[in-house]
Amino acid sequence: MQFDPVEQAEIREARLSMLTEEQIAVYESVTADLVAGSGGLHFLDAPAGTGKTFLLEVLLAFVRSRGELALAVAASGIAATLLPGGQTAHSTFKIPVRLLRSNKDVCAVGAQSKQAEVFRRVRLIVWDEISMTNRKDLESVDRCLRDVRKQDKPFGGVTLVCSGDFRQLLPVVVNGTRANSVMACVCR
Ligand SMILES: Nc1ncnc2c1ncn2[C@@H]1O[C@H](COP(=O)(O)OP(=O)(O)OP(=O)(O)O)[C@@H](O)[C@H]1O
Repeated sequence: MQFDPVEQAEIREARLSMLTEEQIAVYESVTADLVAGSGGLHFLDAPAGTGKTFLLEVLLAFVRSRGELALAVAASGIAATLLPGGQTAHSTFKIPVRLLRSNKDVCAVGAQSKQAEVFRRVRLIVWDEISMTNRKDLESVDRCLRDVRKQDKPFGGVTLVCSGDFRQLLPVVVNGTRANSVMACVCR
């Protein structure tokens, strides 16, 4: 999906003036990594309605206003629709759909594919509903990005912002107990 940098700059400026102090602190930390090109992992854990999605939208607009590529993903289709250009993580990263995940699962992205080219260009990934994401899926994406981008750094050196609320839903584990869901979480 193409975004008009001028329009994105307008969105960024309009929203920037509305950010709370806490949102500004996160915005500054993430954009510092983006400007430095240093990668970086950021984790946003806050209760429902505190403005996580609002902040993700500003971060996406920041990158897109620079004419650069930012991907927005979420664990569910519904949450993905709330992010501009959002898609499910499974669709974007071609994460294998399995009932039993393994440490060796790989994303179905060929080195010469269009998606691999997107992964080589991407500067920012925002991943919403991270509390519902199975950690093995996140690990598959980490392996895929390191491989495609030929950089042995977390997520191949892409700046990643995970956002979620562990007071809400945890990953679904088929026939699993609550303990299994907790074990499947990105954060235990
Ligand atoms: N700084 C802000 N200025 C104005 N409105 C804001 C700001 N931050 C958030 N909002 C508004 O507050 C409401 C809730 O914000 P948002 O949906 O981003 O929360 P959330 O933390 O993502 O919630 P959930 O965890 O349920 O997805 C939205 O209507 C959003 O537009």
